[in-house]
Amino acid sequence: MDRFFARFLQRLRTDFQLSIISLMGLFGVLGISPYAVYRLLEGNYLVGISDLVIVLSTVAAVIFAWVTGNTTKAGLYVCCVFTCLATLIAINLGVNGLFWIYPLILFNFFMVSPGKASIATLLVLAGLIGHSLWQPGTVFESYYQMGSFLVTSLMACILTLIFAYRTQLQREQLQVLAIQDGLTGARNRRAMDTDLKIAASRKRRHGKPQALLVMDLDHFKQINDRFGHPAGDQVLIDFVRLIKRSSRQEDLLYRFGGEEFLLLLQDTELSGLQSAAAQLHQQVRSGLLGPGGPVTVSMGGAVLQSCEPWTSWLQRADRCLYQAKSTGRDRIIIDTQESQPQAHVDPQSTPLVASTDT
Ligand SMILES: Nc1nc2c(ncn2[C@@H]2O[C@H](COP(=O)(O)OP(=O)(O)OP(=O)(O)O)[C@@H](O)[C@H]2O)c(=O)[nH]1
Repeated sequence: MDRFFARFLQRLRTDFQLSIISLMGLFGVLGISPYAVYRLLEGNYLVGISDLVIVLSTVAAVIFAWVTGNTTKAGLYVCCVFTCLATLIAINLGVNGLFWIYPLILFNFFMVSPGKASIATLLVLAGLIGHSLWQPGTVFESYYQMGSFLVTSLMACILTLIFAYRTQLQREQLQVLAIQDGLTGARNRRAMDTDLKIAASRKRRHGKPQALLVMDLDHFKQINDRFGHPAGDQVLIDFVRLIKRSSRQEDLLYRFGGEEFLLLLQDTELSGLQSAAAQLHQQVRSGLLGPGGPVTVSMGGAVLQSCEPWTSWLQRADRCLYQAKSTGRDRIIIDTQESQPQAHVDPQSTPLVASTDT
């Protein structure tokens, strides 16, 4: 029970959209249910049933979001239902129903993207104004009241739109910062762990070959010691730029230590890894120039075995890198064990090493 509750809280904490939908669901049920009952008792069945549909739709959307994790669809659904029914209620109730349009405007900006929420608001306003022009006196008591409502609701919409755009932009920036290395722009250690786990699961589920290359700049400390930290930083930046330029667009580059990098090559077999490594190694040799001359790199690579945990895959590549370093640097060593379906992999086994002295 405790674990269930802890997971429940964890999901609420980490999934912003889910927590908003749940909160709105709670407000919807507590805030609108009494009105549904009141309207039904009063005999206003159109409004009563509309309120009831709103409450039931909210509950359904919250359950859908929790079960499937698809908060986008759930949000879009409640946005459509609320927008249509709130307009219908406002047309039926007149001024008393208009009060609900303001929270609806805010609500939609929480549920869907700022663009969609603006469209929903404009549709509500068009519906209400159109209806009151068609049948004067039904929604608004006077043109003055209609004008005031139009201006204030548009102001609420524009201000919320600005706020929503700012928040969305900041959230996107934070998401990038959370997975990016500040100096080089490569992905960071946290992203690497997540992506390697996903790569291992892609291999297990779909049999897609996965390869990785661990790279470590040679004698990097000397650059720092002789030319200073900023010069070392520049070499790291240049290295990342060069690797990104020379690898495929779908390959993902991570910085996971001071001068240690990892390239994840998805859908890549051993032969692909070998040729990519040889090409990148050559590019670094000819294209990476530090303040004291050319900078070289040592590389270790491995292809993911069937059913192998990602940690052991990384360890095998790391062992190859260690061998490349200890046998003289500026070289590539790739574990040539081919992936064998259902083969049991002993993480302690010594890799079959193919040294590609370039
Ligand atoms: N400029 C700079 N240096 C860094 C950064 N992070 C780590 N370092 C330095 O990287 C150096 C790594 O040194 P070592 O681990 O001895 O590696 P190395 O000198 O390249 O030697 P080998 O790897 O054995 O060839 C250390 O001097 C760290 O201070 C960074 O962000 N910027």
